[in-house]
Amino acid sequence: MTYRITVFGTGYLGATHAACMAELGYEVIGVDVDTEKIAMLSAGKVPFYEPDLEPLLAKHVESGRLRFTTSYEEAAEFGDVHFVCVGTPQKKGEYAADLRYVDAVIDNLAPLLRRECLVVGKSTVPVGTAARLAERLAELAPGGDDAAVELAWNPEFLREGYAVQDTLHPDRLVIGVRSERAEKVLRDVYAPLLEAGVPIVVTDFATAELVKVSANAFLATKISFINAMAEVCEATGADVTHLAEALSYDPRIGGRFLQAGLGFGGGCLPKDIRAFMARAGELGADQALTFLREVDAINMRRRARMVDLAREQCDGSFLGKRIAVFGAAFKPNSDDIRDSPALNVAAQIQLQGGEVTVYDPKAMDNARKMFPSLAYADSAVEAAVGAHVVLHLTEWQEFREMEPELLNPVVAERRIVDGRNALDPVKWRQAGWVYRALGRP
Ligand SMILES: NC(=O)C1=CN([C@@H]2O[C@H](COP(=O)(O)OP(=O)(O)OC[C@H]3O[C@@H](n4cnc5c(N)ncnc54)[C@H](O)[C@@H]3O)[C@@H](O)[C@H]2O)C=CC1
Ligand SMILES: O=C(O)[C@H]1O[C@H](OP(=O)(O)OP(=O)(O)OC[C@H]2O[C@@H](n3ccc(=O)[nH]c3=O)[C@H](O)[C@@H]2O)[C@H](O)[C@@H](O)[C@@H]1O
Repeated sequence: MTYRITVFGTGYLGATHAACMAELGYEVIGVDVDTEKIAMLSAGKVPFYEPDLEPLLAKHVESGRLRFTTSYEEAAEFGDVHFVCVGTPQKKGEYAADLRYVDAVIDNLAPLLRRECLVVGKSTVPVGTAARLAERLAELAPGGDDAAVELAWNPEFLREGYAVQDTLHPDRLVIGVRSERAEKVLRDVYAPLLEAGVPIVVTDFATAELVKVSANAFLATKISFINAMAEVCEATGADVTHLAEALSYDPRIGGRFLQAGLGFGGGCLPKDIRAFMARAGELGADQALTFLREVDAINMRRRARMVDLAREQCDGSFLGKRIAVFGAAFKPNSDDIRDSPALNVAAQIQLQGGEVTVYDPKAMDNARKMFPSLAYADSAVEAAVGAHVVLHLTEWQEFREMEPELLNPVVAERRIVDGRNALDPVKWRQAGWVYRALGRP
């Protein structure tokens, strides 16, 4: 059977999922409450930067296989499988996740479900959410003769910047189900991936939810581990990049996610480890996750250390000094600035009196909206004009490959702090620059 698919929430996850489901051959409707977003998507335009997504989305919008709407009624009538991809941000002033958007989808969709269908959660949620939503769905969905409405949980592991690739060629699929029927529907939907050899883990709701947050907790821990080593390297004059390289040859450790620097940011790792701690506390298992507090603290200390290093390069005070910041996105190949370490550092330096000018290849519009008081330049060279120090905070290819000679004529002083350990110190020093980095001499 071929299924008709809907996707609720058309942000970084949902828009990608919708376009990729169309690519797998399904008819798809994407649903969002943001009318501007829906208008753009309906015109085949992606409202954010994600490599490879726009051509894929435009192709399927043009063919009519992929549509977008704000109408829950239209989606409810259309869909056999409804994916829930709305945001689960950190609550203000708390560690816990804000589940109001996920709840709203179920509350608004359930009463409209008059035909057999499967509602599949993809958003990242605290363990126990799926069981609660399943109850809510059963309560609110009209019970007709042929209305068999069920819930499943299918967490997502894609990385921004590689979202299309990761969705079409995932490392694994994880599905939390309560019936053979739900398992069969999801196995059918993902048949093209399963046939290509993607492993699948079929489990219960709670385990499926936990796989997601434990994966992100592990990744965050790996980054904070190497950043803790960077702190020790700084204390002894050792080089964390050599240390990480040496560790990486041990296949039990592996080299990925051992890039020391300014640490992790974004819309997921920071809020997910905090929500995980909050949930463990509610379950009386908070002791199990106390190490995540340290993971978070190590991560936040890197930002403070970056500000200190920058201040040192400004002879002890930012007052009257110009600081060029290269990078605003939380990582390269994305325009996402949620909890961006780069902008956090830029804002702290401005608060301490520095004149900060930011340049990013893709995240300028988002950065301007969120940090309107920072100054922005149209190019790296323009940002560096008159700079007493250049801070390299997001490792875009453009910065990694930059020739220092390009900046030589414009900067006030040749000083650079590499917050991502991604520049070649030899090249910069040979061009007459003072090169400093986190975790290296
Ligand atoms: N961004 C990523 O790389 C990944 C995100 N996730 C998880 O996926 C979820 C979504 O994340 P993002 O896509 O990054 O968030 P996002 O903020 O980019 O997108 C969320 C979308 O949901 C829409 N929305 C809010 N309320 C709605 C409602 N009642 N009905 C329909 N649409 C509604 C918003 O307007 C927005 O467009 C989160 O739980 C996140 O942790 C999981 C894996 C990867
Ligand atoms: O749940 C999510 O939303 C996603 O969160 C992360 O994906 P993402 O946030 O897109 O980006 P990552 O590539 O994981 O990078 C996260 C942060 O860690 C930093 N990082 C990454 C790797 C590293 O070695 N060092 C390091 O500081 C990056 O600069 C970035 O700020 C996970 O990698 C995805 O598997 C997951 O699906």
